[in-house]
Amino acid sequence: MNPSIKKLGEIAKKDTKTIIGLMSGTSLDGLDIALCEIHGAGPNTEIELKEFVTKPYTTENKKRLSAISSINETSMEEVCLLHSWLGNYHGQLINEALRDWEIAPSEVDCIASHGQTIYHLPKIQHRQENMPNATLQIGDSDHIARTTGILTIGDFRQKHTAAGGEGAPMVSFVDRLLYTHDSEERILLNIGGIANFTYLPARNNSQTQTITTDTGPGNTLIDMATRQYFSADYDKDGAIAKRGTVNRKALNALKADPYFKKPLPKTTGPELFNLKWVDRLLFKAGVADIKPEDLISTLSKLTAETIAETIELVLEKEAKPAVYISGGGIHNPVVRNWIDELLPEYPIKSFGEIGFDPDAKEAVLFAILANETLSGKGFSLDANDPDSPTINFGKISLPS
Ligand SMILES: Nc1ncnc2c1ncn2[C@@H]1O[C@H](COP(=O)(O)OP(=O)(O)OP(=O)(O)O)[C@@H](O)[C@H]1O
Ligand SMILES: CC(=O)N[C@H]1[C@@H]2OC[C@@H](O2)[C@@H](O)[C@@H]1O[C@H](C)C(=O)O
Repeated sequence: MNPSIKKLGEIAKKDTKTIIGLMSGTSLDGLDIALCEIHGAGPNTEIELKEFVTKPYTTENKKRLSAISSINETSMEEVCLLHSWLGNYHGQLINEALRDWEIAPSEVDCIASHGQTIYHLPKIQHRQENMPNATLQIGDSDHIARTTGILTIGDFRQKHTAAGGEGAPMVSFVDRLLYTHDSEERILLNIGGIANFTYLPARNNSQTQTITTDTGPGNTLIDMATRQYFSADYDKDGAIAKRGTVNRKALNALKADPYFKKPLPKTTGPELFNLKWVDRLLFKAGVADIKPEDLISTLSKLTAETIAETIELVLEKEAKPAVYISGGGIHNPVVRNWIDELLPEYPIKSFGEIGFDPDAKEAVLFAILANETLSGKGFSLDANDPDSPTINFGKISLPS
């Protein structure tokens, strides 16, 4: 037997594994690295987050990545180059983190890498009847495995599209596995570049179905507008939004986009939600002359209202679930307060109360998906359909 396959088998048999989960999200702020100790698999999975860091991208690297992310026209040369380069770069950032934590690569069983989404194209976006849902992540896992010497599993979204899904949100598989509660109804809301949530009915509630969906923009439009008009990466602590005023006419023009009326579940990305989209709709509505701080305020309100309205759409019922928030948006007090105001009957809490550091949630998600691929039984594609196929996510890259 190939010794690398033998080692893979030995890792898969371990009761407790050390897995590094990686996420590089739409905000392009850097690489989230979560060192996890994962015990068991399936419903018996137990997770301990040992270390977490976001290794920020240099300004130059950020620029290069954002120039090919969600952009309709780029060069094949750049995509080809960055696919290999990013895998290598991520490998170097992991090596750096391991040195900082004084952990030898040999102590890590596996790396679970999301890569960088450079284009996300569900059917609702491309609208070509005979073409599948499609999504593309770069940062090749063979390069990570070679740079670190650690077994790497990557490219998690393809199996989902291959099975008919949109390739996102993947978080629901783990939310269901780890955070379904016996009696508490829960919504796990992540406010990253794009916002999404999973509704988890309590186990004692057999009536209701699990639902998972993107809601629309999270931080992405706020970040883009802050970069454009205030030369800063994001609206730190919502300071600019606080100075501005929401322009209702502009907000209504943005909310009139058909995406917000499309049936659930649905996914999206900055291919749709970008500054060109904002400019076009504001121009059409005759509010293109909006003051920059009012625009930031309006975009923050757009995030809060579309999150709240999508949640309300799903949950037209008496008992209001507890909402546990994760993702960078949790640090924006303006968005946070508006969500509180818009959902007054829902107890709104930090994901930290039932899990771990809310900034680490997506990176940990990929560690758990990898653990399941190695040692579990896989995930049911549709939690609400007992006959739906079981699938395992990710491709395996051996270091040798
Ligand atoms: N102090 C803060 N004030 C306001 N916003 C903040 C603050 N800290 C973080 N953010 C927001 O969080 C963003 C980063 O969030 P996160 O890391 O969850 O995004 P991501 O992982 O790239 O997104 P996605 O989930 O879409 O992949 C920043 O770009 C910024 O918009
Ligand atoms: C295609 C893609 O990269 N989607 C991301 C993005 O960032 C947030 C939201 O849009 C979410 O649907 C997804 O990531 C998380 C980790 C997910 O799949 O659950």
